[in-house]
Amino acid sequence: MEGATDSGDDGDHQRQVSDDDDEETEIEETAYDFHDFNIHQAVIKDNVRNEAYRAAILHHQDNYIKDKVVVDVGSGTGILSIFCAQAGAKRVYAVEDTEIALQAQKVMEANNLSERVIVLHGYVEDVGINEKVDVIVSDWMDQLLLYNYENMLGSVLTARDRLLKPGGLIMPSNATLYIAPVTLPDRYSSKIDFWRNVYGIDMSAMVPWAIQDAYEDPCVEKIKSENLLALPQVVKRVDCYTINIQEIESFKSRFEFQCLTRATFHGFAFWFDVEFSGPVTSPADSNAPPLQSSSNHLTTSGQKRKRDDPIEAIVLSTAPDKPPTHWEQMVVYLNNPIDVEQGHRIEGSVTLTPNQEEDGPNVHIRLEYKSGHRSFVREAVMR
Ligand SMILES: C[S@@+](CC[C@H](N)C(=O)[O-])C[C@H]1O[C@@H](n2cnc3c(N)ncnc32)[C@H](O)[C@@H]1O
Repeated sequence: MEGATDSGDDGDHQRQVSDDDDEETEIEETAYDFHDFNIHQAVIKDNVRNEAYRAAILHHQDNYIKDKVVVDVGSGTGILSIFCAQAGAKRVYAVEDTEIALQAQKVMEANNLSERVIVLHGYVEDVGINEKVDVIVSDWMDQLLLYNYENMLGSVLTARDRLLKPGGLIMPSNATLYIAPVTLPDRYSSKIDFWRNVYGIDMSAMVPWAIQDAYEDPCVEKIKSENLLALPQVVKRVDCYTINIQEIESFKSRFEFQCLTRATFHGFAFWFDVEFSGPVTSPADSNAPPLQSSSNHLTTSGQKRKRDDPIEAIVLSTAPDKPPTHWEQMVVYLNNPIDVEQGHRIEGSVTLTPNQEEDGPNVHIRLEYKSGHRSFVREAVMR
């Protein structure tokens, strides 16, 4: 599966130096996966993400990274691998399953890093890394945190179990998925509500279609803190040092919101944050205080495990009140918005179930909720 260091069959559109040093060969343009390109462009342009990873790598430089061996799971163009090399890593395995690995190899060469950053083209589950590593770094998160289309968290956990030395570092170390009810009057009215009154005709029957057409369902949206109807609640916490993949196969999480204001409830929003703490150095201490946030990031309440850097944890948050990231937030709109008063309770549960289907993987989202005396079920599929 390895092959990025072998530049013999580039399927891309760029110049390649042939074996004969004097001769340059123009490689013909071939089909290129622009879906992949757009993902890489989006992540590379996301300064909030990049800065959080870089800050975390520098934070752990002395204790974990300098002179150590790192594996970058899903290295893409290789930026996280390069941050680790710049922080003094002895060797970095940059593992990438798509052809972007070929570009990453050229990025390493252009930056004189190909000695220390070994680009491996293949799945981390398959490539041959014949040594244990001190650090795993990966950007595996999706809008619903756990289930991106490649199940990358599963790949990170496989790398952890096969390759990480005891006491090694995982970046990020923890992740939390949140949910909150939202009010989005302008967007809801211009895209959906107008069907309820078309020249005085009730066309509400079209609303479910409009929801799926106007937005992908669920949809990635930029929301602001003023759109939040209630304080967010945790859907799932993940400790990358300890979690098993079975624990996230499907799960149900209960919520109970108390509305902070009078408004119309249009849907549920999801977002996540990740934290970059060191491995556990002492047994879980149920009395340990929560880790405090660094500036600009959410406090991760309820963190109970004691880590080796107890005061400041670097947190990358995609919350609505934080600097925007390419993830934005994920919204599931309601078919029927509900007017709520301050103090109104919305309670229920969310169930997330990943599926493997013929047209690819997806995540089934089931929201069951009660508002006043009425109960509702809203289902959506994220592909
Ligand atoms: C969100 S991109 C992150 C790219 C890169 N880490 C960065 O920071 O720019 C995730 C990458 O992981 C790759 N990937 C996903 N699962 C993988 C696996 N099991 N083994 C190797 N690469 C994988 C994908 O092809 C994709 O390029």
